This record gives sequence, C-alpha cells and structure tokens, in this order.
Amino acid sequence: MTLEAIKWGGRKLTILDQLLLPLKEEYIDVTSVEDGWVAINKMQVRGAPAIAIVGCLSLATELAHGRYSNASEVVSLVLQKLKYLVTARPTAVNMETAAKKLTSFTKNLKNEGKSAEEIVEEVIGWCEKLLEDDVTTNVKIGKLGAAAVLNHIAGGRKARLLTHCNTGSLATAGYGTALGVVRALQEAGRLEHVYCTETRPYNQGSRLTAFELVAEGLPGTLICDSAAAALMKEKGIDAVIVGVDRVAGNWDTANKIGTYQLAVVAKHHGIPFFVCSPTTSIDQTLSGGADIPIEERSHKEITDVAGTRIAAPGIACWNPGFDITPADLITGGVVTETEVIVPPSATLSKA
Ligand SMILES: CSC[C@H]1O[C@H](OP(=O)(O)O)[C@H](O)[C@@H]1O
Repeated sequence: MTLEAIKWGGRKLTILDQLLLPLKEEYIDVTSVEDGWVAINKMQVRGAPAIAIVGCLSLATELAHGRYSNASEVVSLVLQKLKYLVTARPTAVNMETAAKKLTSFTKNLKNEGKSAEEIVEEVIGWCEKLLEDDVTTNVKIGKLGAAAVLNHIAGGRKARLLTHCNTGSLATAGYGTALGVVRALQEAGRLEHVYCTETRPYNQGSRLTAFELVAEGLPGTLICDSAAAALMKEKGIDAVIVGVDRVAGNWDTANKIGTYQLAVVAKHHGIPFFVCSPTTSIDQTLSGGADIPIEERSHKEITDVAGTRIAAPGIACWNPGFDITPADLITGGVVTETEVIVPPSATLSKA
C-alpha cells in the first residue's frame, strides 16, 4: 500500500494535512489558489514535486468552478495565479518550472484562437497530467537508482542505506524519489535495511519517512541527525540517498538542511552519495549552487517542540531550511528518470 497525500477526483482537490502526521490522518479541502498557496507555505503539503502538483491542481479546481466571459480573461487569470503560487516557497524549483511551462501552454491556446471554455478544459487537463506523470517519473527513478546503488555492492548482497528528510509518497504524487529507490530495492529483494534521520527541525524523517516505512512494512530504523557519522562508521552503510529541491546547471544541489554534512561524511567514509532528481527539479538557468535561493524558516521550529518552548529565552537563531551540496560530493550520481549522471568533479575515494 502507498500513502496518498494528494487526492484529485470530480475536479476537487483534497490533501493529507502533513502538519498533523503521524498522530492524525486528516484530509483538508483545497478549493482555490489561495488555499493552495497557504497549504504549501504552511507545509501542510511539502516536498518539491508535491508542491508543484498541489499548486497547479489548486488552480485547476478554481478554474473549474469559475465563470469567464472571454479567452483573455482566463489567460490573464491563469498567468497571475501562477506568478502568485511561485512565491509560496522559494527553494524547490518545481512550482516555478511548472508555472513557466503552463504559462507558455496557456498563451499558445489563446494564440490558436481557443474559447474561454476550451482553455479552461485544456489547462485543467495539463494540471491533471502533472499528477499522473509524477508517479511514472518516480518509478523510473526508483529502477535506475536501485541499479546504480547495486553497482556499488559486490556479490549480490542486500543494500544498507541512509536517507534524509522525506522523499516518499508524501512528498510526491506517489512512490517517491529517494524513497522510491528504497522501494524498488525492496521490490527486487535487495534491501537489507534503511536508516532515516529524524531531520530536525521540522522532523520530516521521524514524522513522515518513519510513518511511511512503518505503514509499508519496509525494514527501517530512525536515528538522530547527529548519529549519522557514527552510523556510517559502524553499520556498513552502502549508500546515502536523498531527494532534491533544486539542482543547478553544474550539479550543485539544494536539499533539506543537513544534506551537505551527510555528503561530507559519506565522502570521508568512501560511501557513494546519490541525489534523486526528476528532470523538473533541474534548473539550467543557474550556473551554480550559490545562486539557489535558500528559504529561512521560523525560529519557532528550533526553539519550540510541539508548541512548547525548550530553548533558552533570548537566544538568537538561524534556521535555513536547505543547504547546498557541491557537485564534487555527489559521488554516486544524480539519478533522474532518464539517466544517472556522475558530476565530472565527483570522485569516490576514502579521505
Ligand atoms: C522529493 S522532494 C523532497 C524534498 O522535500 C524537502 O523539503 P521540504 O520538506 O521542506 O519541502 C526536502 O528537501 C526533500 O528532499
């Protein structure tokens, strides 16, 4: 069974409220672009592919339930709403990529002389396809990533992995990216164990990945973020595998805060480090990781636990949501739905 974080049926959108997991499984209605923006910004839905899908489907449901007098009205509404959705969270590029593609798709429809009703229908269809295509993309990433991991394991042994943050069914339309690779290894009978970090401060690992591992019967163990180096030294980890929020043209990669230190430690231990990236997360407009905008999140995520302040009053905080892993540390490669690319600067050898 895979968890369904995004439900689309009868032109209505409901999403699993990830702020309540794992204690409550509750779906909320998203009836407008404003609802979609808030759900993304508050992280009721999160994960780069899921952000784009929910953003676009929030537009689809709003369009489906509106009335328009002419094609120009629909087109300018679509363009304006897409610009707004891109502002909900800055680091993951997927919403921006989808907005660029849908903007030019919509403009073309008008140039072809389509009516308001036809444009509405085609835009809705485009958004629905984004949802459908994501699962297919993830399954391909899973297969390619599993084969790439197994290439580093001699003698038909099963894989022992470490993953960070949540990249599974909850972060995508289903199956997942890095967690899709874990799933593919399990399906092939080649997964021995997967360790997941708790992923402070939002705890995507302990709240979401652990929830998915338990729900799907995958052999998993939760560790503190600070146990990662000891784990690599003592538990015979074969590969570290993570998702991405944005990959720059030179393969520098933005992902959840803490990813960079895992890549440094993996390199020290001679463990291949993989990032799983749908091609929609690759931003060729940026030449390097320094150009990727990093989201800073509320200090409350560090100072408070479950609504109760635990940090010393008066302390200053710094809470970047993401960090940049330089291309030379991505020694296993960037796994997309079409290929595995090892950045030319990445070499796997023990420090
Ligand atoms: C499959 S993308 C998952 C991606 O989402 C994370 O960020 P957030 O939970 O803040 O949306 C993260 O960096 C993951 O790798």
